[in-house]
Amino acid sequence: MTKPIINLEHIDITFRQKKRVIEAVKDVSIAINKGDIYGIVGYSGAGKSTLVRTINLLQAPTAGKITIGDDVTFADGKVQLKGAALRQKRQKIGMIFQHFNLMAQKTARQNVAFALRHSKLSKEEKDQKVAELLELVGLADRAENYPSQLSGGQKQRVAIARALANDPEILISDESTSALDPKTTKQILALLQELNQKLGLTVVMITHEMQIVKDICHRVAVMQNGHLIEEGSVLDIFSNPKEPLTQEFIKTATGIEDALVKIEKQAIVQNLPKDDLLVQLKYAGTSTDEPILNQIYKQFEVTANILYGNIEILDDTPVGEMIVVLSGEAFALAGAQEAILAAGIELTVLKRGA
Ligand SMILES: Nc1ncnc2c1ncn2[C@@H]1O[C@H](COP(=O)(O)OP(=O)(O)OP(=O)(O)O)[C@@H](O)[C@H]1O
Repeated sequence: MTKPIINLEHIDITFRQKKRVIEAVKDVSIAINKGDIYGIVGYSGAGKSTLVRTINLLQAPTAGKITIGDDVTFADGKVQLKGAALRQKRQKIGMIFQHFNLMAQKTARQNVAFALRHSKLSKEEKDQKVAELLELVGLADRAENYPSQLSGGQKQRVAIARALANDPEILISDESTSALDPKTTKQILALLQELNQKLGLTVVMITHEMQIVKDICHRVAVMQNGHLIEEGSVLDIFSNPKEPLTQEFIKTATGIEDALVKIEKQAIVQNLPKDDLLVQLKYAGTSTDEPILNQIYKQFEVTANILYGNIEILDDTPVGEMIVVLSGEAFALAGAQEAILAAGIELTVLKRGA
């Protein structure tokens, strides 16, 4: 097994305010492998930001153990690195935020250069490095612009360049696309994916949007009320979500929820003929290639009227969902359902014709 670059073990984070005790994170363990894009999803207040702030020790846990790379950074109730060692470790962890956090009085170039103020590089090397970073994020021609002269997407690119200034191994993105429109969001996600592949950067993505997880993450953890409730590869989580909250998040990302509302209003579904079945089919991987609907027609003379279909490619694996009306003789319908299940396809009967 590969050794994780980030290992959070049994992390508790409790805030005490006068009479109130807020348990923001409760016994969360997460291991993130080098080179992964790892999503952490959950609604506002679930504890995502508080948890990831422990990775660079902006937030010390109340209890638990943190290992970053080869170093234990937190254990036995205290931070294990001091002074220069802690600063160095923090420099290897870049962070970007929803509201960019750029300095308004400094140009794009100066904002990036600011991150190199403690670097040992010479003035020329720093200038060169800043130019390379702006080039890397596609902003070479905007170096002398102030944040107010840049679009949201461009501001986030400056923030990404700044976060990469000290050659971090880890980049934490805390809702970095939440303030951007859908097209700009896609562009920033594509940039993060490119940096992940080109630089081998490990990316931790906090988000409340499952669509983002689906687009670029390899693994995902779902948080609710301070707990980690489900964790796994994006393929596993999307093809077989176990917890109700995970299922809810996934529905918003696949569009099936909206489709179902529309489908239920269609005449064919409202007046479903006797014995006909309205079914939802879900498949992942090889079963997608099975011409199963063809097979049930040939074998059982059961026809399938496709009302909705959606196929996603997750981690190179097709994952699909369909809503179909199956029509045929009662005994043939039973056989067709068995054949579908035997092909490894999940089948849920949504309605039976009465
Ligand atoms: N410094 C603090 N003092 C007291 N309570 C805090 C502090 N920081 C966070 N909390 C509380 O911890 C809980 C988790 O907050 P957190 O910001 O981690 O959630 P989140 O999932 O990241 O949500 P959001 O996306 O809205 O930031 C919340 O109830 C929040 O009010």
